[in-house]
Amino acid sequence: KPVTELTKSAASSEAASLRAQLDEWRQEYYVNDAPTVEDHTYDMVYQRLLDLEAAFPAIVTSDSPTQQVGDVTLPGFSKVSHAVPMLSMGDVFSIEELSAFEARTKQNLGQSELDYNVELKIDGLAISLVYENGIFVQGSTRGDGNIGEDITANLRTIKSIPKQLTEPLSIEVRGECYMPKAAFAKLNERQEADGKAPFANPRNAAAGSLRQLDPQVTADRELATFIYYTANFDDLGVASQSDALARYEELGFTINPHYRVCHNMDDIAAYIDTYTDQRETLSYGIDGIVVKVNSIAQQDELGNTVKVPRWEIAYKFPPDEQQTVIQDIEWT
Ligand SMILES: NC(=O)c1cnc(OC2CCCC2)nc1N
Repeated sequence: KPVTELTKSAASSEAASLRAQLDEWRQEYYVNDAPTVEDHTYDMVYQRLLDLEAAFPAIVTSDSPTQQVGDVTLPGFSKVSHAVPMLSMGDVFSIEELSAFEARTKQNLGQSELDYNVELKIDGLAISLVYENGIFVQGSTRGDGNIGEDITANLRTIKSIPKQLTEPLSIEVRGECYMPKAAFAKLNERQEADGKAPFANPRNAAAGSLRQLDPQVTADRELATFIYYTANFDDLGVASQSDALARYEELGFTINPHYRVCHNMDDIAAYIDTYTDQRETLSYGIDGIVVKVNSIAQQDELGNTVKVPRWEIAYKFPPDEQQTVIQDIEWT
């Protein structure tokens, strides 16, 4: 039923059962790296909870999934507290919602025109990398956004993560760690040959491979990274997200080359069409595109909500039929 037709108590009890369901799915996804439902299913139930809580603010609970960033930290890893919280992203599922994001952002900034940096949304897991005087000293998972797992030893085995930068900067960068599709296929063949359960998709395989206590296991998994963020823009000497990506590459990081500065929603829609078509040809999984206000000064002006930046949004692709087919195959 539309939330507007519900009584507060009906909304409250529906929200409670949705939270229980989402918590069960989060445990599977973030702790076991073995979800039993498609991302799309999770997203839709999550969106329903957001709608209920928006219609009845009094029913929001502090432990609601809507009030916290996803991942859970595993025992066995030492903890890292992130100097700047690692936020997740708000999601939209249509161009109309994307246009609403644009209107809201223009209004917040009092601007009639805005430049965006549009990027592929890599389907991996967020990592943080800390460098002191250009030397890689610590790497971690996002965790709950404030506290993550120290996976430095595992990250040292990944070729695309530089041990030393081309400049002696002390900086923290963030990006996505992912498993290329070819490595994923090979890994599941090996899993099958060893009589082990296959991984559901490359994202879970990457998460399972990174959150290993034995770095040698990680080393064998052929993981890769794309860097896309830093909390210390002042150290980079850049004024926009697109310039920041070029700087990350100069420093020795791998960035995803398919980013594009867009000046309006038509440009963004064209980008979405392009990569909706090209999605299957990419050597890694993507589950949408990310639209960011390009100017760092404007990002700072917009700030963040309790959980997500106001200056960016993730447009999620509809569920990947091909992926669903893979899920249905009986893995003997
Ligand atoms: N999965 C991705 O490809 C991706 C994820 N996150 C971001 O941006 C961060 C910056 C601050 C909060 C989100 N960009 C991306 N391209």
